[in-house]
Amino acid sequence: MVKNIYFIGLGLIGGSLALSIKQTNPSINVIGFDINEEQAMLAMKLGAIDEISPTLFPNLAHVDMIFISTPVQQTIEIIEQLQNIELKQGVIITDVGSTKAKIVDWANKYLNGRIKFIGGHPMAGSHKSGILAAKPHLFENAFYILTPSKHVTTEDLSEVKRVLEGTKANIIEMTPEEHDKVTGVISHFPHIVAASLVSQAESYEEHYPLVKRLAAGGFRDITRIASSNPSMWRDILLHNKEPLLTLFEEWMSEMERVKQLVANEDSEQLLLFFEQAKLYRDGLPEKQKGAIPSFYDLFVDVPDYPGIISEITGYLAKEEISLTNIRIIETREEIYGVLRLSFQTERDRELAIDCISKYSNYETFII
Ligand SMILES: NC(=O)c1ccc[n+]([C@@H]2O[C@H](COP(=O)([O-])OP(=O)(O)OC[C@H]3O[C@@H](n4cnc5c(N)ncnc54)[C@H](O)[C@@H]3O)[C@@H](O)[C@H]2O)c1
Ligand SMILES: O=C(O)C(=O)C[C@]1(C(=O)O)C=C[C@@H](O)C=C1
Repeated sequence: MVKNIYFIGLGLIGGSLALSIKQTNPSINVIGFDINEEQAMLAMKLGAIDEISPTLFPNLAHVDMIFISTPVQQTIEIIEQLQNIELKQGVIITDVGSTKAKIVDWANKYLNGRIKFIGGHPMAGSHKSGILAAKPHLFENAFYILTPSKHVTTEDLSEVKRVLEGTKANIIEMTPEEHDKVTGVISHFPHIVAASLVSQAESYEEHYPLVKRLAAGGFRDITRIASSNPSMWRDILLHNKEPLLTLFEEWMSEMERVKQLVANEDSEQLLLFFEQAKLYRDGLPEKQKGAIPSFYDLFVDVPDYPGIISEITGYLAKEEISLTNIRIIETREEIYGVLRLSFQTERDRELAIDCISKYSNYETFII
């Protein structure tokens, strides 16, 4: 039975995991350390941890499980240092890093079977960082990938799964190499593309100053992740070099192919290009967070007057319903409501429907 857990790194992911563990297992004692003291203090105030550790390696002789939830480069440095630290016999160490092969290699090299290391990666997150963005339900319905090393037993795996039960994530196992190829294509490479689209738009600004103001729906949707933490993504790219180099080759030859289709005005093949992409994109699981976090959207048909947003958010605040996003849809042609509210869970959306009908006559729609 796990009684004491130690979290190193109390930001978005560490904070969210600690919150969910405390919520479902209040009797587990959670100790936390963050190099940024303010984060640790906030984690304590928010109830994510029971104790703040004043140092990276306090007395860990009673700790049953350690979560390393720092950026990937710091994670391997911490693993290296752990080899000289006295730990409880049978302790399980896991991490949450977005890359796995290098981290697991490091664990094999420095912990050398002396310590059970289980690589981990919850496949949900945000472009926001820090404990203030953490939520106990962040990983609900998301995939949570584990990459156990050969020294790990099924009992050790079950122990980690038990601790993570409250996340309501869908836990799956993969090899680190398989993990890095898959996340390369659906997470790491898209972050590169998003950042490069933003740079391209920025380079147009000198001659077309309207670029910024015209960058609306589509551009914002595809580039949201370009607002993610730059140093975190630099390190993810450096860790996942080989799979990414292959993806660059594949992407560039695909871009070359599409470029030729445009140059040759090949309307049939261009149509096929978009049709195939639409077919695959439309078939992605919607209510599952997976690699693409799903949001429960609600459309509200509201009159277009100043103050309407604060009116609606005011109703939701009265009932303590939390929103993840709010947006005015500028076309009324096909979408009934002009206001799009996004919620993290289906339950929040249901509560919002009841709430809006309680305080107003505005119609709500789910599309
Ligand atoms: N952001 C996402 O969407 C996401 C999703 C899944 C996994 N991850 C992975 O989770 C990890 C953490 O990411 P995050 O989004 O929570 O970042 P974050 O910036 O919100 O949190 C990281 C925390 O680690 C702390 N930290 C840094 N170096 C430290 C050290 N040496 N000792 C102790 N604390 C240290 C920072 O002060 C910060 O509070 C990363 O490895 C990332 O790849 C991120
Ligand atoms: O939603 C986002 O902002 C994310 O980037 C989350 C995201 C992803 O690429 O899907 C980012 C990194 C992770 O390792 C896992 C999830």
